[in-house]
Amino acid sequence: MIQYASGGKESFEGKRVAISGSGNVAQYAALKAIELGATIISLSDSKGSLIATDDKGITAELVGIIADLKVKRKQLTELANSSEYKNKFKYIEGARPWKECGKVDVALPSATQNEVSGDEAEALIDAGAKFIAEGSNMGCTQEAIDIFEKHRREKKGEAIWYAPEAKRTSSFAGKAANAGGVAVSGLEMAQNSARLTWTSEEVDEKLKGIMKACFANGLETAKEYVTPGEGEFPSLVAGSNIAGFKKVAAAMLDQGDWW
Ligand SMILES: NC(=O)C1=CN([C@@H]2O[C@H](COP(=O)(O)OP(=O)(O)OC[C@H]3O[C@@H](n4cnc5c(N)ncnc54)[C@H](OP(=O)(O)O)[C@@H]3O)[C@@H](O)[C@H]2O)C=CC1
Ligand SMILES: O=C(O)CCC(=O)C(=O)O
Repeated sequence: MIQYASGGKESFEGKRVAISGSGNVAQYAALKAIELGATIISLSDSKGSLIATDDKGITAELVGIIADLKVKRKQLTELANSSEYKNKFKYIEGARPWKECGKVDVALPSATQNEVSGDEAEALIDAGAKFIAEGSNMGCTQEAIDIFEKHRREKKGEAIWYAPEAKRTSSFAGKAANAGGVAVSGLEMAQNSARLTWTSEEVDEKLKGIMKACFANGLETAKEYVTPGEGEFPSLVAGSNIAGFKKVAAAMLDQGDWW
């Protein structure tokens, strides 16, 4: 998505990435973004948000410490109150990160449903966010989606890119963001059925292929069905929904489940 929107000039390298949540999805989103060269500027939980105050951001080591906390069902407040960490981050009780994280390039809602409101969508745009990709299921409210889509139509090549999560139409691997988890479940099922064992590197490589195909499918379907205005990015919301619908309809037809 970043490469396509920037004509191949940009990647995650050097991007400031705001993430909500600190569970499974948020932790692995953070580790992957760090691996790709990004700086993580926030994580959160149901009690509040941890905001990085230096250029290093939330490191892989800290994500590991948070993972240990979460296994013990502890809150980020433990970290925020510890003598070792309390001066390294800003902890904001009861807040989600979107209005608190300062300049941001990429936002990855990864906690729970309806976790980006219309106001927060505006705040993300004002803070410079160009890419929003949902890890959580139905992370953005309809008001937020409408704001991102309006921005896409009005700002054309300068617009924000919003990639919806995968299951808004219960599709498998047909949509632009979030499909990674269910795709890896598919890879696990394939290994089990064929009595195969792939290394994590092999799984990651296969996953990359699936995610690229998934993005290309949403993008090409958007171009095919919804003619964008002059200079406008195609709508990944429309493309992904239509591609998802087509995939499910084709599977039903193949199974004779059609009336
Ligand atoms: N993309 C994918 O492949 C997958 C997506 N998902 C979806 O992603 C989301 C997160 O899943 P996962 O990481 O597995 O879940 P976890 O339970 O591991 O983590 C959820 C995180 O979100 C926080 N949270 C939960 N409810 C709220 C709330 N109301 N307000 C603020 N923070 C909240 C939790 O805080 P606390 O620690 O305080 O409880 C926790 O940090 C869900 O929507 C899930 O359905 C899940 C699996 C795969
Ligand atoms: O584990 C999976 O198959 C995907 C899970 C998922 O995306 C979810 O629980 O929302």
